[in-house]
Amino acid sequence: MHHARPLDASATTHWSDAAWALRDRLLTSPQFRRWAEGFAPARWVARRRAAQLFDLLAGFVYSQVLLVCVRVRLLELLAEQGPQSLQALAQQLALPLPAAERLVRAAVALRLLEARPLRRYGLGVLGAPMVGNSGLAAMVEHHEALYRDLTDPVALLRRPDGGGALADFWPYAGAVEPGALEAQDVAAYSSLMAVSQPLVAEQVLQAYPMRQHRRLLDVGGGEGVFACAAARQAPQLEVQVFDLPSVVERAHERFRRAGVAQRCSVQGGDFLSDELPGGADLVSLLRVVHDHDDERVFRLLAAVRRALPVGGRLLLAEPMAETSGAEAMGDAYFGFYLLAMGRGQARSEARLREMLQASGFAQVRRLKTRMPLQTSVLLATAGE
Ligand SMILES: C[S@@+](CC[C@H](N)C(=O)[O-])C[C@H]1O[C@@H](n2cnc3c(N)ncnc32)[C@H](O)[C@@H]1O
Repeated sequence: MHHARPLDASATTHWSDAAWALRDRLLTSPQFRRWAEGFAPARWVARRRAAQLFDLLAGFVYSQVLLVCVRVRLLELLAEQGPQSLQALAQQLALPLPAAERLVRAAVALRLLEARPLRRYGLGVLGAPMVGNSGLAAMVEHHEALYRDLTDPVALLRRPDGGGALADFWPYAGAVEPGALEAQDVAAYSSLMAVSQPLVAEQVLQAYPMRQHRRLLDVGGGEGVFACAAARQAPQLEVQVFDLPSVVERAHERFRRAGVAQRCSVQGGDFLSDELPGGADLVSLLRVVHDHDDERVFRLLAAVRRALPVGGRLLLAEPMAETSGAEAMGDAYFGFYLLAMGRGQARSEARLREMLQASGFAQVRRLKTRMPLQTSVLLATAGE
């Protein structure tokens, strides 16, 4: 793994090998499995492991059930009209009754829906939070491109330098000159980022209110959703968004509608080759660093450091690898997502700290976020 210590190629054995080999023999042995299933104290572990393994096998199917619910707007329908019978749902979704029943039963089993009295169905505990959350729905929809690339995951791992449906969706990842991307190249990903950014903005602004800052530079700030939220939270704050020219173009109208156009501005450019504008005492990088490999991240962090005065702050917010309780999100989900995108990796807090410190930042602190699965935040101070 990129952030693990380099493997010592000369070391081929370790004192603990025999113990691990014994454990592997036990867990792979059918006799041991039968014994564990039959022995009450071990049975719950065996059952839990079997269920976890089954979920790994079936995960794609569950994702597709969620996709159907989003596509036919089943959750919205139940939120608007309240619990419905199968017949009513079949009619409204234009599905044959047996198909509607199959979908509803699957969604109930996945807790997206719930059975209600009088043989009706309502929102389940996992379906209810999806309602009205266009960011989540758009995220679900765009996975179609990822799943196309994952049809042959071995080929994806062997693919030398990207190219695929998800790489087309995120053209800056593979572009030699990202600054030259045009409006039609960035429209799809930029809208997805704009609808999903409120979720991230909320987490970051809760973790770090910006009242003590004068000027924020949001690098890779997209269409300015975070800029608007920050400006609304901190009435003294001026905000500048730096992003590719064809992306920041899309921010002006948003600033005007949010009533923050007086304090918010944009600058278009390529953060890998252009200097970042100076004058800010706070820079933010939201969901930006994980898109790039180390060499580019070091270039970006150096540009951020040059743009800040000594003592200026950097907020780095994104989902991080090795997040406690969400380990699969970092190394499994983002590991393969970013592989399909063609560039980047989810990094652990420890690895990001190292990179920040090597780039002239000191006092790196992790700020508490309410939903670390979705966003973790590091706050760093520009050193001498
Ligand atoms: C994953 S999006 C995140 C957008 C936003 N910060 C958010 O959280 O919604 C990454 C952003 O970085 C921008 N970006 C990528 N490469 C860039 C580059 N070389 N120069 C400037 N912006 C770049 C993209 O246009 C995009 O808006």
